[in-house]
Amino acid sequence: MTNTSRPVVLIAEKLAPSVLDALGDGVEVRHVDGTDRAALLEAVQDADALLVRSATQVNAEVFAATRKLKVVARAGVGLDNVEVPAATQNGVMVVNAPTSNIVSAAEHAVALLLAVARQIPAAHETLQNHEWKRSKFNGVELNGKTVGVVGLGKIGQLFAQRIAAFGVNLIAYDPYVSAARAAQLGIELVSLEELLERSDAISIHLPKTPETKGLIGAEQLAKAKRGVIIVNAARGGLIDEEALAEAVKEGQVGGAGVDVFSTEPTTESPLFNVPGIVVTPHLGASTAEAQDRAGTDVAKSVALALAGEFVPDAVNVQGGAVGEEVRPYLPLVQKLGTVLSALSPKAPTSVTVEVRGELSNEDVAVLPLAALRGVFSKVVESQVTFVNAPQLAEDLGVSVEVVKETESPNHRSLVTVRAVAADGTTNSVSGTVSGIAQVEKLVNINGRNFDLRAEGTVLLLEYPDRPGVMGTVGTLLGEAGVNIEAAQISQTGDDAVMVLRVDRPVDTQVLDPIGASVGARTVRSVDFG
Ligand SMILES: NC(=O)C1=CN([C@@H]2O[C@H](COP(=O)(O)OP(=O)(O)OC[C@H]3O[C@@H](n4cnc5c(N)ncnc54)[C@H](O)[C@@H]3O)[C@@H](O)[C@H]2O)C=CC1
Ligand SMILES: O=C(O)C(=O)COP(=O)(O)O
Repeated sequence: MTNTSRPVVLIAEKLAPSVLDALGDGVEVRHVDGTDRAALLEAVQDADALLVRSATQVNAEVFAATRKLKVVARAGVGLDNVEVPAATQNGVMVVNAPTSNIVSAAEHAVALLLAVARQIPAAHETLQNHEWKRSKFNGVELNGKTVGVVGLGKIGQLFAQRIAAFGVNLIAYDPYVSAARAAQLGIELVSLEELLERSDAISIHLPKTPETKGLIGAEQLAKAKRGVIIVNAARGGLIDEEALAEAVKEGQVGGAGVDVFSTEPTTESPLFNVPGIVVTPHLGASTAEAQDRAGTDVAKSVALALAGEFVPDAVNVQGGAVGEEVRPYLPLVQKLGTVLSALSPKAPTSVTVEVRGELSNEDVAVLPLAALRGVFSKVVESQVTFVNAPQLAEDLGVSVEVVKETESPNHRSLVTVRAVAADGTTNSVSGTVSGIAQVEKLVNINGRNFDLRAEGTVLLLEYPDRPGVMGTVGTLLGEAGVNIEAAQISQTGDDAVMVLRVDRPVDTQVLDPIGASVGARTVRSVDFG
């Protein structure tokens, strides 16, 4: 029997079996062929999470078809098949598995380079055809040669470390890497032009971006050292395929190893059937180890994302890494924001998150996102997530700031969220996370002290103080079948605020008459869920 209340995880490409174990029974797993557009658009409607590799194009059309999608997880590195801005606009988190397959990809680049240098596939083929043609295959040695790495990121560095064992000189082109870092790795940083002129072999390890697409075309190949070997195990389209095929045919390029193509999947390419070019069908990440890691890494991220928690591998969430000390405050601060949205349901003009005490020593850049999720909970119809909260704030003209104070007289750490409305009205709510059990507590609302667990449903009544109000409210709630779990009153002069934690949500048809019967100025209900 299908349990429809479990989140639906839609797997759109072949992933390692480990992904299912890592996802566990808490989710319903469905499968679709991500390259079958119609099937994908249909299946994604009910998905809470979508898992892909490189073959599924996740663009605005896909996001438009979703109803409750929270996360797109790319079980691998490159995100050129996922339209991240469209995901952000829809409040959908995008995660990848940035280190899962980097060793496999680097090893594949080494394998391609050696296969080209020693013409292994072509020689293999002759023997398959029962021909012994030793004299046809004369390779080149790597020892003493100059190898150029284009893109000295994670995979580029792993490739460089491995190929260094062959006794080569290493140079690299990467305008975003410091010369000091390169020197640490024993690599000389040079311009692309110089790399082309000096390299006997070049391996490309760039992401595909508007800047890198077509980086190497006919002009660049013409500038390269005659007989250079070129390897591309990064992305199709970084090198012009026609130009590369021509350059190999003419002998300007000595050979090429290519794992990735501008259109995939493909069975046609100018790079096929050219002597000297070795091709593989995007196999860089296709090892047992890389696939296991990619599967388990994204499964962990999906579980966190579905639980509404912060995900370290998310690529479209501001705020950076979240420390152990900060993590328990994320749900609390969202709740403080939810109280503010109950006190003043319209979007404020500014939100300030004030962090006091021990927590102020931590990186708390993520806390405003949590606050905004709560503050906007009644303002916008669409889901408010860590992903789209900053964009919503910008769209609604809400300024956001964080203030830190080391002093906190009454609590180890205290967070206050303050919202100023367009008419200048200010509301503030403070909370803390208390004890080893990490109990989330509301400790101050608009300057009045309380001490109440921030959970379930909380009712707030502001009324002229007089005897018997508590009794009346309790009786009327009781008649409506609502049980009071905790109650506190704060009095100042003739004024009082009553805060009640009750055992179920209370709708306005019940609440408004209760407020009227005690002459309450305001009656609010906050559901923490
Ligand atoms: N064949 C396969 O199966 C696999 C392919 N890949 C591809 O490899 C790419 C690189 O992966 P990582 O090394 O993990 O990424 P990374 O982000 O660690 O490194 C990319 C490097 O490229 C550099 N870069 C960016 N724009 C540049 C430009 N215009 N000119 C020169 N350098 C530039 C960056 O500064 C960075 O150092 C991925 O984006 C993916 O497309 C990744 C895994 C497997
Ligand atoms: O991780 C990457 O960027 C890759 O290119 C691997 O792609 P794949 O997951 O094998 O479709």
